[in-house]
Amino acid sequence: ASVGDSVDALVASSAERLTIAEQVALAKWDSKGRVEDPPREAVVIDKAKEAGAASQIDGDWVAAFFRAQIEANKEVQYAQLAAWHRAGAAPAHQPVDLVHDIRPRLGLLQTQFIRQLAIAAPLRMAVNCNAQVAQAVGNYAIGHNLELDSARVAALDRAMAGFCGAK
Ligand SMILES: O=C(O)C(=O)C[C@]1(C(=O)O)C=C[C@@H](O)C=C1
Repeated sequence: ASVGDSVDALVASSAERLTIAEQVALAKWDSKGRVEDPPREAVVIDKAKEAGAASQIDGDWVAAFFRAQIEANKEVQYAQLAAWHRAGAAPAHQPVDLVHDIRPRLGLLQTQFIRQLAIAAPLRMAVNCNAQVAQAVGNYAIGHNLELDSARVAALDRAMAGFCGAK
C-alpha cells in the first residue's frame, strides 16, 4: 500500500470507529453513564503508545492521533444522546455490553490503526499534510454519499485532526 492510500485507509478506519461510537452511545443511554470517561481515555492512549512503540512510531504522535479520535467519538455520542433525548427515546436495540463487547472492538481497530499509521508516518511532515487529509475525508464522503457539511463528515474531520504535524 502506498503512503497516499494509507491516509484513505486511516479515514476508513476512523469512520468505522465512529460507527462503534453509536454503539457506545446506546450503552451509555441504557446505563445513564457519562460520555466522558477520563481514566478510560488514559488507558486507550497508553495502549496505543505501547503498540506504536513496538512499530517504531513516535509516542507523542500516536497520543495526539488517538486524542483526536476520542474527541470525535465523544462528539458523535453527545449528538446522538441529545437527539434521543429530544425524541424521548433511543431506537430499539439489543443490549449493548460496553466493557465486554464494544471496548474490545475498539481495541481490535486500534491494531489496524497502528499498522496504517506506520505506513502513513512520512506524510505527517508534508507541507500539504492538512490538505491531503482534508481531501481524503472529502473523497470518503463522496464515495459514501455523505454531504460535506454533514455531522458525520465533521466528526471524521475531527477524528483525523491529530494526524498532521509534530515531529
Ligand atoms: O470507552 C468509552 O467509554 C468511550 O466512550 C469511548 C472513548 C473512546 O473514544 O475510546 C470515548 C470517550 C471516553 O471518554 C472514553 C473512551
